[in-house]
Amino acid sequence: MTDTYRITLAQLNPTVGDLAGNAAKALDAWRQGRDAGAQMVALPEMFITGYQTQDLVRRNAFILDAVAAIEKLAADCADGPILMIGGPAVEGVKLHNCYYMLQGGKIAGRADKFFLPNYNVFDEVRLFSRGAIHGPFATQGPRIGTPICEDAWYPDVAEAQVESGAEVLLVPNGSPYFRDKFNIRLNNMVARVIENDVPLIYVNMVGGQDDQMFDGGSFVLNRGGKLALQMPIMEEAIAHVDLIREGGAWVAAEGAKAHHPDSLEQDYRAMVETLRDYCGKTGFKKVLLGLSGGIDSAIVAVIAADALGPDNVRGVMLPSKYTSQASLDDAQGVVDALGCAFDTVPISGPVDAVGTALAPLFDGLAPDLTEENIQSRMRGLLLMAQSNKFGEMLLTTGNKSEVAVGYATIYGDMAGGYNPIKDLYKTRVFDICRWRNANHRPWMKAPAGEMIPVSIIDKPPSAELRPDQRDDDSLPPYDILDGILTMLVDDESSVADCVAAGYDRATVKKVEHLVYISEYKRFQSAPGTRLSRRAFWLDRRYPIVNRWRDNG
Ligand SMILES: Nc1ncnc2c1ncn2[C@@H]1O[C@H](COP(=O)(O)OP(=O)(O)OC[C@H]2O[C@@H]([n+]3cccc(C(=O)O)c3)[C@H](O)[C@@H]2O)[C@@H](O)[C@H]1O
Ligand SMILES: Nc1ncnc2c1ncn2[C@@H]1O[C@H](COP(=O)(O)OP(=O)(O)OP(=O)(O)O)[C@@H](O)[C@H]1O
Ligand SMILES: NC(=O)CC[C@H](N)C(=O)O
Repeated sequence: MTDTYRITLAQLNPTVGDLAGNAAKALDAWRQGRDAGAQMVALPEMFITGYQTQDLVRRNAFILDAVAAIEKLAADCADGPILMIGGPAVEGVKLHNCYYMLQGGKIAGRADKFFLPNYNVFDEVRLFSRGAIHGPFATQGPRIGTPICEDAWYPDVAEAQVESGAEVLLVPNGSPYFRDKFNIRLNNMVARVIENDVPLIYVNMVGGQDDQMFDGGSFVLNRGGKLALQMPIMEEAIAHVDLIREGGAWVAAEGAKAHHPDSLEQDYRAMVETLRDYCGKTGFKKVLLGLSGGIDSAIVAVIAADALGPDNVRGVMLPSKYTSQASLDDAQGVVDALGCAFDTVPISGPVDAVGTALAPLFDGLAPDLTEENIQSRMRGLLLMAQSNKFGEMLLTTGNKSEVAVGYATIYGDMAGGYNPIKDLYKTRVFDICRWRNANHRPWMKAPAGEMIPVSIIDKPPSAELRPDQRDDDSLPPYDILDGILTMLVDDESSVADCVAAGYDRATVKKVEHLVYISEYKRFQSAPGTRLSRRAFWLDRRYPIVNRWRDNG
C-alpha cells in the first residue's frame, strides 16, 4: 500500500471505428503517465471504439475487433501503470458498455454500465444490456469505484460501490455538449461526493462526432464537493492528479483549474471544432460555400476559416438579376477580411436556360415560387458541380429559425454536407457575429478583427429571390419567431403557453403549422452542430406525416 497515488487523466479525441488509431492515442497517454510516475492512466467511456457508435457496435465483427484491440493494448502496457479504458464486451448474448482495467499484460477486470441513457441523443437501451453493479477495483493505492457516465447521474451505483469499499470514484464519460451543460454535470457529481464522502474524478471525452461535440472539461472534486482540478473545454489535454492518504481518507492534491469561457464562446467553439473534426475524420481538407453577402453565409465562412484555415475555404458568389451591389460588396468584404479564395459564377444564363426548357410546359402559367426556387436550385447545382470537381465539401448555411419553419429550398440552398449553424437561432447568429468580430483565440485559424462587415449585421435579412424581398415578408420578425420557436421546440410548450407568454395566437398557430409541415425538409437536410438539448435530428424525432395540431 502506498500513501500517494498518481492518476493521469487523458481527455482525448477518438475517432469512431478507428480502433488502431484510438489504441495508439491510449498508448501514447499511458506512456505520458508512466513517464510522469503515474500508477494509473484513465481514458473516457468507449474510448477504444469512439463514441457514439450507434448501431456499429451491434456488429459482431466490430465487437471482436474492439476487444482484440483492448487485449493488444493490455499487452503493450504490460510493464507500468494500470490503464483504464472504455469499450464493449459480450457476456453470453448480452452486449455491455464497459470500463476495462488493463494490468500486468492482460485484462485484469471490467465494470459494466448499469444505467443506460435512453433519451435525447442516447439510445443505449437499443444497443446494450444493463450490467450488474461492479465492486471497486483494488489497486496499490485507493480502492476505486467506476460508475460509467450515466451511472453517476443517479445515487445508486456510486453508493453501492462505496458501500462495498470504494475510497475514490473514477467516472469515465462520453458526455456531449449542450449550452450550459457543465454546471449540470458538476451539480450531479457534487451530489455523489456529498452522499458518499469520497473524492470523484470525472474524465470526459473531447472532439466532434457527426452532430455532437464532446466538450471535455474533466475535473476532480474533493470531499465536501470542493473543486481540486479543472481541465480545459473542447481541446485534448492530459493532467495528473495526486491522491494522498490523510488520516485514513484520500484527498486529491490541488491542481490547475482551466478557465471555462461563456456560452457564446462555447457555442462558437463547438461549431468550429465539430466542423474541423467532421472534415478531418471524413477526409475533407477543403470546403466551399455560396457567399451571398448575407449574415448566415458570412458566419459559416468565418467558422470554416477558423476551423480549417482561410486557405482551405472558398466562397462563391452566384449573382442573379436580383443581387444588389451591396450584396456583392458585402460578400467581397468577408473574403477580403478572411483572406480566402473567392469566385463568381453568375446564374442568369443557366436560370434562363431552365426557363426556356420548361416554357412549353409552363406556358400560360404566372411566375411564382417555382421560378424563385429554380434560382436557389441552380446555385445548389453549380456549387455541387464544383464540390465534385475540386473535392471540396459544400457547406450549407440555414440557421435554426429557418430549419425549424422550412424557410429554405429543398435541393437548392439546402444542398450540402454539413451545417455548423443548424442549431443556432437567427437572433443568436447576430450575437455570435458580434462576439467573433470582437474576440480572437489561439484555436481560431482565421485572422483577428472584424471578419463580418457591420453592414452585413445591420441590414434586414433577405433571400434576394425577387425584387425587394425581405425575410419578414414571409415570417414574423426574428425576435418574435425565435421566441415562439424556443417555446414550441426547445421547451416543448403548448400553444396556450405561448399565448400566455404574450404571443399572438394566430402567429403561434402559423409557426406551429410551419414546424410540422417542414419535417420532410429536415429529414433530408445536412447534419449540423448540436448546441442545445433540442437540436433537430436525434433530440427531437417527429413523424413526417402528422395531422395533429395543438388546439389548446
Ligand atoms: N411532406 C412532404 N413530403 C415530401 N415533399 C413535400 C412534402 N410537402 C411538400 N413537399 C414538396 O416540397 C416542395 C416545396 O418545397 P420547396 O421546393 O423547398 O419550396 P417552398 O418551401 O415552397 O419554398 C422555399 C421557401 O424557402 C424560402 N427561402 C428562404 C431563404 C433562402 C432561400 C433560398 O432558396 O436561397 C429560400 C423561400 O422564400 C420560400 O419561402 C413542393 O414542390 C412539394 O412537392
Ligand atoms: N447570390 C448568392 N450567391 C451565392 N450564394 C447564395 C446567393 N444567394 C443565396 N446563396 C446561398 O443560399 C443561402 C441561403 O440564402 P439566405 O438568403 O437564406 O442566407 P444569407 O444570404 O446567408 O443570409 P440572410 O438570410 O441574412 O440574407 C446563402 O447562405 C448562400 O449560401
Ligand atoms: N454516455 C452517457 O452515459 C451520457 C449520459 C450523461 N447523462 C451525459 O450526457 O453526460
